[in-house]
Amino acid sequence: MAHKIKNFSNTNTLAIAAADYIIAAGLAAIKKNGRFCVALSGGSTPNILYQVLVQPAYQSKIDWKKTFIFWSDERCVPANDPQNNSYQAYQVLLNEVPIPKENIFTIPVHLTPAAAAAAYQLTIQQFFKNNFPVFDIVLLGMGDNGHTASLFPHTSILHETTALVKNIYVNEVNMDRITFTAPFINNAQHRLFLVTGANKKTMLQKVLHGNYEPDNYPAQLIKNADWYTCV
Ligand SMILES: O=C1O[C@H](COP(=O)(O)O)[C@@H](O)[C@H](O)[C@H]1O
Repeated sequence: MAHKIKNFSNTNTLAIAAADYIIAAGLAAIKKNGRFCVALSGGSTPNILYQVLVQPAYQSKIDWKKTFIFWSDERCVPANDPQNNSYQAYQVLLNEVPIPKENIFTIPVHLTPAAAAAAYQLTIQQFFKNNFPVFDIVLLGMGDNGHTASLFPHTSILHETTALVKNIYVNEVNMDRITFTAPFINNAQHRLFLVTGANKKTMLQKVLHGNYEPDNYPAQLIKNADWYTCV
C-alpha cells in the first residue's frame, strides 16, 4: 500500500480534516479494542489540529476516558519549557478536555536522555503488554530538512532496527531528543503526517517523489502514511 496524499488549499480545512480523521480512527479503535492509543507529534503544526479538537463540537465526539496519549518524540528540555512537545499539547488541548490524567504518558525529560528513552520504551511495552506494540495512530510532522519525529538527516538513529524508542543528540539543533524509531512508527495502524508551510514545499516533493535517500530525507523511512499537506 502506498502513501495517500491529500493537498489542502488552507490550513483550516487541513486541520478540520485531520480532526475528522482522528475522531474516525478513535471510534474504530474503541469499537475494536476498547481503547484508542495515539502518539502525538511536536513542533507547531499540531496546534492547528488541537485548536479544532478542543472545540465543543469536536471534543464531544471523542471518548476521552478510553483515549490514551503518548508522544512520538520529545525535546530534552524541562516539561514546562514552551519548546517541550507535551507542553504545547497540554496548553492547547489536554488541559481543556476531560481526559483522565493517568491516560497521558509524557516522555520523562527529568531523566538523562538515555534513561528517559529506556524508561519510555518500557512504559509503552508495559501499557500494551506487548514488546512490539501497535499504536492506533502515530501523528507526524516534517521539518523543511526532511526530519520527522526526531529522526534527523545523517544521524545514527536512522539505522536503528531493534529499539522502539531511542535518545539521540542532534548537532543540527544542538539538543538531545527522544524519538520513536522508524520501524516502531511503521508498526502503527495509521501514520498521519501534517505538513504546512511554503518553506517545506521543495522537501515535500523530494520526500514523496524524489529518489529514495533516507539519510538525506528521513521522512522517506515512514511507509504507507496518510499525508495532509498545505504548502
Ligand atoms: O522538532 C520537531 O519538528 C517536527 C516538525 O515540526 P513542525 O512544527 O515544523 O511541524 C515535529 O514533527 C517534531 O515532532 C518536532 O520534535
